[in-house]
Amino acid sequence: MNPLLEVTGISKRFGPTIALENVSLSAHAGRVLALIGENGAGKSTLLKTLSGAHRADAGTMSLEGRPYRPSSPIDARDSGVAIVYQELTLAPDLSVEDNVMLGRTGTGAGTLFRSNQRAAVTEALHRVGLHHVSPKARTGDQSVATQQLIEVARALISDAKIILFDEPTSSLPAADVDRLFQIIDNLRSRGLAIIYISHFLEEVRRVADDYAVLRDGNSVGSGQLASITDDQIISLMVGRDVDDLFPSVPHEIGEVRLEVEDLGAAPMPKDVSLALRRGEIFGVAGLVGAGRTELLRCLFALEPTYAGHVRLDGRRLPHNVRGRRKAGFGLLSEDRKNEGLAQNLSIVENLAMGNHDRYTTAGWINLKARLRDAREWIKKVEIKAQDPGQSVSELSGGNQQKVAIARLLAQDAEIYLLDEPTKGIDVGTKAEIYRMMGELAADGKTVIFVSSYLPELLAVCDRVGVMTRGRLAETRDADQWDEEELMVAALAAVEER
Ligand SMILES: Nc1ncnc2c1ncn2[C@@H]1O[C@H](COP(=O)(O)OP(=O)(O)OP(=O)(O)O)[C@@H](O)[C@H]1O
Repeated sequence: MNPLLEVTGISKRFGPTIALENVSLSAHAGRVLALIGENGAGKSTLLKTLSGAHRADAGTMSLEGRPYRPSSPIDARDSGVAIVYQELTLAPDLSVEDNVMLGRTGTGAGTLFRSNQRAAVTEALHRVGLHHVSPKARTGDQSVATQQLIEVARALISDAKIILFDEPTSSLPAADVDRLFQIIDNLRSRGLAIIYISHFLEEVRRVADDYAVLRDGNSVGSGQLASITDDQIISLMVGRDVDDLFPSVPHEIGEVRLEVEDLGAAPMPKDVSLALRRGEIFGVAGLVGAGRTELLRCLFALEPTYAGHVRLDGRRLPHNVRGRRKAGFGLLSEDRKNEGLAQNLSIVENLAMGNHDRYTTAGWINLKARLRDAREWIKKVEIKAQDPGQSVSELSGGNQQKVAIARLLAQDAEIYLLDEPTKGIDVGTKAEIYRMMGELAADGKTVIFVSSYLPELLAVCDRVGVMTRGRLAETRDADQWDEEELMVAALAAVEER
């Protein structure tokens, strides 16, 4: 069968960075193609080129056998190629209907008459399972998952033949991930082609038929998923065998260091008590909205609490961020775009932030030391960048996350509060982060590890607790849980409602 979309020899540079080099791939009607690769391999750049946000420097594309060279995202959409980003691009204050119709109100063959518009929007919403969402509702009031499906509805109303998904599940609760997969199954059975970026091989196996692997901007392999093993995919991505996806570093658990007593904040957490030990990695599972992020933010004193105390080594800590920092608390925020990193500053400047004392003597900044340390971190966590002076905004999503992690590790804390540290990170680097967490524990640090990816919680943590509706419902040693039990525990209180 002829491919619906064919890409041949595409190259794209950003200044000195070669993001794509001679990349070829094809997408077929009625099939889902998974686009796989390490952080910075060029996946998003390729999707942006297909969707008209970037212009390729070289190479050709064809859609249904005809030359395809979109001049803008709207042009691409008019040709039948739509993209759904991980970060939502809808206008929150507009109605659902206005967002679905965005960019389609001009004149031309695809224009819908106003009178037909409502019916068409309603039909598109139904096709993505949003029967309960009114076209007149305010978009910003909808959940992240619903907004993502509104983006899919927007693609459908413009008669998309191909929908591109850039890591669509990274901000979704598990139940919504399932729903998204069903919608994708449905789109495939209606003959659309889907291209899907994911860092989760389990997801790729569930949702995709074919794969294409990029490494350092080059196509290094493609074919049907049924004919390749996970290990083979990983070696294609990384360029070598990765023996252990969950490396564990032996660490000894010592005396109680962090004590949390009946911590309460509005609306959450509620009555959380904890005693964590030196050298312990404590995992926190739970659904999105269960209060895990709020717990970490209260422990770091970023949010006001109405009850409870936090003690470190028996000493009660004041409830303010400075005090927590001074006591040795370090937080990796889940929201790295708004809270984690200064997007327009360089990697060096971001890494030095929070460590000013180390580089300042009598008001002078030791630029040499700053640069030397930055180089070391870039190497250690394998940040893919042109040089340490490059602006963080120019890095791929996963590499930005690595800068945020390196900055926290550089702070040399005692209590590490990590909120989804591996979100958007490729499998090889995930393994490296698990190893570093193990090393922190071996060094006597205490780590709280919030994650929605259960395999990593079970493999890396000493104990895992489950949060439901703001409460820490149940805690067990990690080897006393399996994934299903964790899911059941996370869902239990929700079903009680
Ligand atoms: N606007 C830009 N300016 C400069 N360099 C860029 C820009 N956009 C991307 N790059 C570079 O192009 C390369 C590929 O980035 P891209 O975002 O496509 O990677 P990716 O495979 O999607 O990574 P991730 O899994 O981390 O999202 C990276 O080296 C990145 O730093």
